Amino acid sequence: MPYRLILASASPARLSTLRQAGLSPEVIVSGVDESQVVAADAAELALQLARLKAATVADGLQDDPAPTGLPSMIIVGCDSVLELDGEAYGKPDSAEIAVQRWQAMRGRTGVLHTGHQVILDNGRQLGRTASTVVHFADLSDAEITAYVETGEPLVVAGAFTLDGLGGAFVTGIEGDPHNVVGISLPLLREMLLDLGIAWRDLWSTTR
Ligand SMILES: Nc1nc2c(ncn2[C@@H]2O[C@H](COP(=O)(O)OP(=O)(O)OP(=O)(O)O)[C@@H](O)[C@H]2O)c(=O)[nH]1
Repeated sequence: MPYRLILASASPARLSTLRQAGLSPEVIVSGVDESQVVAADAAELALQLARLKAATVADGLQDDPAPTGLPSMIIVGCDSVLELDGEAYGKPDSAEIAVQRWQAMRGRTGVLHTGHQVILDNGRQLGRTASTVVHFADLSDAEITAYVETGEPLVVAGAFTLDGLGGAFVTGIEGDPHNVVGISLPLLREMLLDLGIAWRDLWSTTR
């Protein structure tokens, strides 16, 4: 059953993660103002933002519901935040803030939460958050300065990457690694299964 899979995200890491897993998503960026959303905790914030992104893209498509009730289109929205000391952190707003974040993170442990919202064109939808514990190396001030100067911390949630320059600064994780990069493949598989869609049916036939 060929599905139209839409990734409601500008994240290059989410797109490459899905492609490496054999999927061929279209990208439609939601462009939502993330500052408008507040939530009780970091995990809920990530989920609410994922929901807003997926719903915004779904509204823009406004396709008629699948007449047979069987879905033909799958929209996936995600949002990632780092929880540290009970606070939720997205992308740092400046290099100075990125330095402050790392001075607080180094040698400590945070939780990277990624909210996932899946909306089908037959009206069904599911939202869940995956959380991965992340242990950070005890960076020196010079390392923090050098890392922030690369610019990488400024464009990623939590001011770090697992699969980029930041990889040297993550000493370990507990949970799904892809969730840290921005989209949890095992969680997405489970959500689609619960929505009646088999993961293998999303593998691109043009592999
Ligand atoms: N490559 C990589 N990217 C990461 C990592 N951690 C977080 N990110 C990225 O940081 C960004 C988090 O910001 P979000 O607001 O969730 O997503 P975005 O990139 O702004 O894109 P939208 O979904 O359109 O809002 C995403 O692009 C994540 O893929 C990581 O370990 N590796």
